[in-house]
Parts: sequence; C-alpha cells; structure tokens
Amino acid sequence: MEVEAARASDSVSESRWSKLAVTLPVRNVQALAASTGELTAEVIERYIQPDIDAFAVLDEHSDEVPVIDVGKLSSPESVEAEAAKLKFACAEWGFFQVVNHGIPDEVIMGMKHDIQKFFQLPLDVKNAYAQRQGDLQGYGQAFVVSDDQKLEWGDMFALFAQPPEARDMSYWPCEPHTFRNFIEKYSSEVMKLAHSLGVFVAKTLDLNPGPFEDKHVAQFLRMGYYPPCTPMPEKVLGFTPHSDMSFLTILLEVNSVQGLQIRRHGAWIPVKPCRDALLVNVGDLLEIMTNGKYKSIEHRVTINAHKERLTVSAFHLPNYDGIVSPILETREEKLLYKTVKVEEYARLFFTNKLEGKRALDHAKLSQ
Ligand SMILES: O=C(O)CCC(=O)C(=O)O
Ligand SMILES: [Fe+2]
Repeated sequence: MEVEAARASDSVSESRWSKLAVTLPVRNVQALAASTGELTAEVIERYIQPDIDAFAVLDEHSDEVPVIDVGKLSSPESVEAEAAKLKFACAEWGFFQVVNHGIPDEVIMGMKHDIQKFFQLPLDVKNAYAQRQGDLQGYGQAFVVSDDQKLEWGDMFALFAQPPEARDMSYWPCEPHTFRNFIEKYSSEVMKLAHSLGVFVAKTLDLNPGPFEDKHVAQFLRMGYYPPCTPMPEKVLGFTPHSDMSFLTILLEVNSVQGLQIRRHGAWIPVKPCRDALLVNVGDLLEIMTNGKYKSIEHRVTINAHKERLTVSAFHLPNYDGIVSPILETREEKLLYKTVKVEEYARLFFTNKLEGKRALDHAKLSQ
C-alpha cells in the first residue's frame, strides 16, 4: 500500500519535472567530432565561446580541492576534525572530493565500463532510448533555447531516478545488457551517499538534520560525453559556466580525463580527477537553505585536443511540490535569501540559459 501511494504521488512529481526540459534539437557532437571532413569553419563557429579567456586559469591550485573521508565522519574519534574540514570545504570551496564513500568498487567499475560501451552505440540506438520516457530521459544537448546561441562541445544522456522503492526502470537503457542493473545500483548507492552527506552537512551547522534529509527525494543522472576537439580545443567548452540547481551534486569522472574547472577568487581552478574519489558540490538549493553559508560555485568543462571525457553527474533534488527555506543558526542571523518554491525555482533555472548564477540571484534578498 505504502509503495503504491509513493508511486502515485511520485509520478505526479516526475511528470512535472519533465515539463521543464525544453530544448531545441541540435546536432550530436560525438558524430560531428568523428566526421572531421564536416568540421568547416562555419560549423565550428557555433561552438566558439567568446568569453572563454575572460578569467585566468590557475593550474597551480588544481590539487587543493579539499578531500573528505566519509569513514572518518562516521567514527567518534575522528568526526570532529573531519566535520571541520567538511564545513571549510562547503563554505570556502563549494566543492570537495569524497573518499571512503562506501559505494562498492564493482558498482563503480561496472558503471564506468558500461557507460563507455553505451556511448559507442550507434546514434539511432541511443536516440531511441531517449524518446522512451518523454522529456525526462534525453539524449543530446540541454538548454538550447535559441537558434543563435553558442553550443557546447558535448552530448549527454540524462535520466530521472526515483528512490528505489518507487522507481520505474523499464525505460532505462539495457545495452550493454548489464547497464540497467548498474545504473540502478549506482543510482541507489549515490542517493544513499547524498542522504548521509546531507545529514553531516546539517551537523556542521548544528542544525536539525530533518529538513536536510528530505531535500533529495529525486535524482537526475546526467551522463556526459565530451569528444576531443582537434581543430580548436581551447576555444570551445563542454559545459558553459553555471552553478547547479541541486541540493548536492555528486560527480563520477569516468575515465579520469581532466576538464572541470571551478571558479575561485575570480579565476578558474582546474580540478585534477582522483581515481578513488567522487567529486561533490553544493548546489543552489543548499546555498539557499544554509542562508548563503555554503556556496554553490560556478564551474565549466573544458575540452581536450586528443582525449574524450566521460562523466556522470547525479543531481539530488527536493520534491517538485515543496519549498526550500533558509534555516538560520541564531535569532540574530540576518536573512539573506527568500523561501523558494521548488517548481518556480526550477522553471527560472531551466528557462534562463545558464549564465553564471542568474537563477540564484533571484533568490537573494536585496540588502
Ligand atoms: O561533466 C562534468 O565534468 C561536469 C558537468 C556539470 O557541471 C553538470 O553536469 O552540471
Ligand atoms: Fe554542473
């Protein structure tokens, strides 16, 4: 009975998330990159990013992203020091690597293997999977809202995952044949991790974990494929600068090819992929909930001249029908953000092209 009820209300929320993913059809970049003869100056023009060099890239800071050991957060002897590191990471970086995250190695290895196989499938096979779940499951490029907009040098396959007891996997890809099973396991494990990180995050602010636990009942999995760009890798981006709408995002860097850069003190810091870690970032909704103490940081994806990059982003989102409110630590604390309706915030986020932090600016109270 309970599962049935969850299914009914979740499917309402599911179809409502799906209405947001409006995007114009554009060419598949993987196919384009493979057909070098077609890469004329005119074609590539649409991908050239005029502001790509606007800020310095500081390679020398690339191994400074904080590392959080989940094992240490769970043990009474080490929890205090590790929680202090977590607090610093969320407040000062908005990004951190997690090690000892508890996700079994075979799940991560299986997911990594099958994703690479999946992207090698013919385009029509991938497209067919994308059309099976309406707008919720997509293949190609998201957020293309106008014909003259610059395009990103990457494709994605995205799908929506409910909590394990309510999910419908019948639309998920089953090629290679183990893929659906690995997506299911990976998605569940990452959801559990997001859940426990949410609780640890609440503890670092001495807040009641309740509201932090129920803020990620839905998950979008975005599998990204960024082909090499032989003619001009330094002029294109796999993902333009944006902050994530989520509560927490957890990123798996499938083949450890570097590409992600995060905005810090006005410059871009490349993040060095770490084989045994997952990369976590604070999303807009967590910034709002913490009244700005934890930061949803802008990031972008650069492109390699010779190597493809594959990633899986797992965005953890609250219920579509809910609200997110800033939670204050003390009565004296000044309120800096509005309470947002998830539905309205999502609409704002998805209908604006992701230019920096525009959606989040709307949630700030003018001082
Ligand atoms: O693929 C990546 O490295 C990051 C992608 C990203 O920023 C996102 O999916 O929001
Ligand atoms: Fe992102």
